[in-house]
Amino acid sequence: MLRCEAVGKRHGRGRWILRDVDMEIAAGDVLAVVGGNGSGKSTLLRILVGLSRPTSGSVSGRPSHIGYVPDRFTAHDRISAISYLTHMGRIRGLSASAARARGNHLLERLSLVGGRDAPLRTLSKGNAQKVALAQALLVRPDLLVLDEPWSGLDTSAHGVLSEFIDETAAQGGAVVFTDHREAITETHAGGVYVISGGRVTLHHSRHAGDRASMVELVLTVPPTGVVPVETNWSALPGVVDSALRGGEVVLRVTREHSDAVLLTALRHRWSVAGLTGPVGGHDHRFDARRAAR
Ligand SMILES: Nc1ncnc2c1ncn2[C@@H]1O[C@H](COP(=O)(O)OP(=O)(O)OP(=O)(O)O)[C@@H](O)[C@H]1O
Repeated sequence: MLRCEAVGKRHGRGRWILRDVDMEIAAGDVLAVVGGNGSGKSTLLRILVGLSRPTSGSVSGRPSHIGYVPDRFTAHDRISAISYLTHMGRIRGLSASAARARGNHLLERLSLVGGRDAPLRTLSKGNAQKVALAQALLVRPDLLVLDEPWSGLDTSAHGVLSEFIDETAAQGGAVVFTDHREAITETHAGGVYVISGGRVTLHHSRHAGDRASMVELVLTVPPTGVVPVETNWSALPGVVDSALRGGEVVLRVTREHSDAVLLTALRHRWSVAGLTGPVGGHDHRFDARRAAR
């Protein structure tokens, strides 16, 4: 278990960005860190992964395989995405062929557009973000730390990112991410830490079964061949993820809004290929004792 005890951080003689932070992150946890701009979210994540040393307090139990996606992935390199991932995979102990295969697999799942063989510096922000995500997942992480991972990603990649988070947690890895959107944090995280005035407090914990109140809706072009109306799924209330999979649109929707979303889909001439619920899989464990501290 990764444990922060009374962690504080300041740069030089500047203000304290973090003070007295106590946090525990166990295998399988999915935790969100929220707070305003400049509140210290990235600072906290950098301390968790070991890139930044706390000024006071201690961090213990950091696992050996950490996947980290920084808030800014600066890709000035001439190296191609796939060569970069191959190098990174080799640094993490994979053979060149295994690293290349894993890199290709991850980029395929993320639908990297713009070419895996194009120089990194020519990639758009969103595509560079996909490469950043792929490098964090080359070797299954025990701890996956994601700094605003949804920013810049297109809708189809949103669903894949959610799958990565679920898969990592289901395989016993812990996930910590930041985001500004409440809906995303509430849906994905088993616990939400809020940073304000340098203090970090556990604000929200999932009640068992919350996640089970999601339904998955699979939409397709009707057998009649009528072309459906293009729909901005993420803009509809209750739609937490939308992804394109083999010509089908897969939506994850809160149970509360699923009827309305289904109605919109039918009105827009989409055909329902599948409807499952509840979805979510693993149970995000939450230790009430921690909330009480
Ligand atoms: N190397 C540094 N030297 C001095 N101050 C720094 C340094 N790095 C970060 N800060 C300051 O620490 C504070 C917290 O920054 P941080 O990037 O952690 O915030 P954040 O919550 O991630 O913000 P955002 O939502 O805008 O990404 C900011 O006021 C920032 O200016």
